[in-house]
Amino acid sequence: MSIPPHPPSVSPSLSNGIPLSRCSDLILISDTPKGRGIFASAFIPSGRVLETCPVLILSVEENEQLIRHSSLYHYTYNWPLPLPPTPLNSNHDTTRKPKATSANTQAVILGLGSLFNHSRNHQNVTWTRDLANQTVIYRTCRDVQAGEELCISYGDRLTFEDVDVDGEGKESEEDVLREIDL
Ligand SMILES: C[S@@+](CC[C@H](N)C(=O)[O-])C[C@H]1O[C@@H](n2cnc3c(N)ncnc32)[C@H](O)[C@@H]1O
Repeated sequence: MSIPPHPPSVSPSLSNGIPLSRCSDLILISDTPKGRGIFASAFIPSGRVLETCPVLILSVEENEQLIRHSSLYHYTYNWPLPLPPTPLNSNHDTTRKPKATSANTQAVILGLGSLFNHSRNHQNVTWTRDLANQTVIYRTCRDVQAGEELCISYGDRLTFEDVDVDGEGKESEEDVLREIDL
């Protein structure tokens, strides 16, 4: 049997791949007052990408009928519903961003994105949705020292008692659809 002189050719689909990134200076701490949390194991400068997270977009129906009644409910973000196929937007052009509409569904954030806890006053991480690539990108919004927890802001409508603010601003879980939205 002859050995091929070159490795197998690379799949052409790789050129359409979505670059992923994870900062290596992150550690998971399991027993914080907020449950598990992500902390900096070294100094991380402002603007550093912490992770690019693929998302799992839920249908409105499965969110209402299933996810809303499960633990996953606490790990979802608002996500704009994609436009229904029309002659104008059904050409599968992935470079075109779906337009945000007033209708939202929820998306489960995969990877570390789901593990950033909330801090109202000490937020050091911001995030942006990439609708076309169906990812969320997390970045530091200020310099972070080794040992600091990395936190985003979930906004004002929380479904849990914020351990940082002694219950200030807490609303009933039944009254509020959980909304992580800036
Ligand atoms: C997206 S998860 C974050 C990861 C979570 N700590 C874990 O162990 O999986 C959101 C949950 O974390 C907890 N949490 C996040 N921020 C908090 C805070 N400031 N105070 C109290 N609990 C918080 C709440 O239980 C909330 O429902």
